[in-house]
Amino acid sequence: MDISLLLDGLNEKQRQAVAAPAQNMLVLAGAGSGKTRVLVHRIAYLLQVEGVSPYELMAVTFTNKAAAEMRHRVADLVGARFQGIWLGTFHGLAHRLLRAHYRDAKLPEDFQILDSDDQYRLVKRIIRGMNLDEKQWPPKQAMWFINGQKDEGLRPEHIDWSSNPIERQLVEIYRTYQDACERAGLVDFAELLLRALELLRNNKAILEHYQKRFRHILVDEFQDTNAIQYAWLRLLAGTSSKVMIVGDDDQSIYGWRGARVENIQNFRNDFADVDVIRLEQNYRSSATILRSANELIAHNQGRLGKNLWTEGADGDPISVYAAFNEVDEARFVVAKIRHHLQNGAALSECAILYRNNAQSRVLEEALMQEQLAYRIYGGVRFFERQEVKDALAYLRLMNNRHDDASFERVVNTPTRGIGQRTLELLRQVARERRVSLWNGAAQAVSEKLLTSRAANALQGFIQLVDNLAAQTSQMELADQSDYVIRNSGLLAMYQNEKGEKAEARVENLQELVTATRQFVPDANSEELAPLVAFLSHAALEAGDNQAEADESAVQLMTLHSAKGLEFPIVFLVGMEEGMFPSQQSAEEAGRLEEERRLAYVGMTRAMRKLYLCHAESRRLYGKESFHSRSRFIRELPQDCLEEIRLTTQVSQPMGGGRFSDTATAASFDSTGLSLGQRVLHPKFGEGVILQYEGSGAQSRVQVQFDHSGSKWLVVAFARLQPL
Ligand SMILES: Nc1ncnc2c1ncn2[C@@H]1O[C@H](COP(=O)(O)OP(=O)(O)OP(=O)(O)O)[C@@H](O)[C@H]1O
Ligand SMILES: [Mg+2]
Repeated sequence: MDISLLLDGLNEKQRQAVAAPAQNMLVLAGAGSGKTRVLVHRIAYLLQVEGVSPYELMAVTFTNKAAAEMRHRVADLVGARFQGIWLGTFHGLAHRLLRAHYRDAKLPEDFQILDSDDQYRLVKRIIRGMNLDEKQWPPKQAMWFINGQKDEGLRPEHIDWSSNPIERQLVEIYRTYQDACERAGLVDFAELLLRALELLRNNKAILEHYQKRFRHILVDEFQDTNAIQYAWLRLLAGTSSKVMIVGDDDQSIYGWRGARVENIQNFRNDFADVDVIRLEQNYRSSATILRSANELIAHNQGRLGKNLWTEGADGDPISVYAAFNEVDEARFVVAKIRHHLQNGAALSECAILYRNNAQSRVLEEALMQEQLAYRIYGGVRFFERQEVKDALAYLRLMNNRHDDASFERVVNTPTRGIGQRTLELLRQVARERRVSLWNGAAQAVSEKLLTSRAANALQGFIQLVDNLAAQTSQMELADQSDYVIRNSGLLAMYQNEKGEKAEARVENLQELVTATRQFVPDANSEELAPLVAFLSHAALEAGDNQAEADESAVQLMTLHSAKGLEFPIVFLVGMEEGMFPSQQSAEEAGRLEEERRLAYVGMTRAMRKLYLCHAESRRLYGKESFHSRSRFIRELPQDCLEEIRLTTQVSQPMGGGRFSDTATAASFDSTGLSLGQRVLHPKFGEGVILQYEGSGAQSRVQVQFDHSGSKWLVVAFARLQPL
């Protein structure tokens, strides 16, 4: 094949990296400068030009999605010739090694992978089995301890606990857990990496085989590797493999999970004769977007430093929209997507990025209402999330005791001592008598078909559901769901868990209450009881509307999962102090810088058009809060930004058409105020009116104050003086 095809679409620096002789290389470059492209072309070059066999190549990326994408791109360049390459995530490749050498890794042939939910349950059982108090030794913490040790490459016998009795106990839990995994042939995620490392360390023959085999190892997104992944790489590379790593210290966003950006520096010291290549031309974003992102990240200290430029045109300014609240924000996003569709954009060219998974719900609903297909990456749709389904199951059961699926889902959630055997018996009773599980349970209890322990537990459950139904029958839907989440034990159960995932679950439960509060039945379900209407709404949403794999759809994802991707049109939502940067990170310099890198990652996903949205009030996790606009917006060059304001007066809050791109001076009847007018407020000083909504005593205005930010004020109370 023609080499020029491999090198044509590359600049001088990129070509140098792609066509370099066999050597260790570090490609250190900012977002959108073609790092991944270089990596892909390098693979193709090695295969096509250097005659390296696919069998001699290993390529590592960060997510399964990125791996699939890379495989696709290599295939585009070299066709079927790439088959046989070891290409995947660190976890995926470690798994492959362990499967190939299960005996030497001392694993049974059919070893199973324990996902983090399974791992949690096992750790919990271990703690109970050791007769420890779960309150004192929360399983989630023990699990984090175990995984943290494994990530550092440590087994129980390596840990020095002599000065710390708490650690001593945790090490004991780790040891017991490890024994249980060994006996059952189970491997958790952290174990995959550690086990594979030990396999190579302890088996000289295997190690030498792979060291010889992999003449080239290539790693994308290197800034997010952790200690054990780095150790793995060093071992596997040995002294003869050539390693190419590509990365960007400004995009290191997994420090909270043990990633070590210092690995970039370590690489230069630990590997021989590393050639450092810097790419500085950005091909992804408009000059405006790029300049803004550069200026944002310049606020961080201690960067390796780089200078990104583009030949591209300035393009559109970055639009900043100050939403009234999160619903308004979602409506704005959807309206803008519609606008871009009308101008010829495809749905899949639009991406909405947010800080936390729980933020997706309002966006999902707005998209759904407008019947725009969407897809969520790296997360489960709101109404399909485990904890949300748990809560819905209680509500369903209260509404209909004979809903067997819901019964099964929560009869032992939270755990109340109803085991598989009891459940099996109930199923049998229900089957034979052709009754629901609920009735079967009641009958089994009254006919004493169960052990007294199981009967008591079941009786307790039946009473719980009856009580929840009775106690909430007069309540409004939102209070009802709030009551159920609290009193079913679900909230407490998730609160007692530790870790990111558990926190997210608690947040999602609270978010469910918000969803019920905002719920307005559509015309088809107006007649129904609110609970029933809501439950069907949730069921429909869960089942439908997620775009088919090949259907064009708006892309929704967290900023973390957007790493490495690019989209023509990007919306960053929730750009508020306290949301992004999050409250905790704003107080700690190190974490704040990681948040800023995350914002940098988000902005640099955009090719043509970037929107930054923030809401002045936001109802999230069940409570309403007021936030000022994120410092990350304030840190951008103001001449690259354009504020979006409304023109029209509407009487319905949140009605369509509230916004448009320019402010005009339409006057509001009776208030004497008009859009664009300058006003004086006794406390906030001078400002200009941006938006107006409502009427009469309800009317409110949004004022951008010169020195106090923008605020929504009720006209009747605000004592605004026209200037
Ligand atoms: N020399 C080039 N000519 C034209 N387009 C290019 C060139 N190099 C890269 N691109 C394009 O620029 C975009 C960004 O490239 P790529 O995704 O490889 O960047 P990256 O450095 O990996 O970004 P990130 O840091 O976000 O992972 C892609 O659309 C890519 O095809
Ligand atoms: Mg990349």
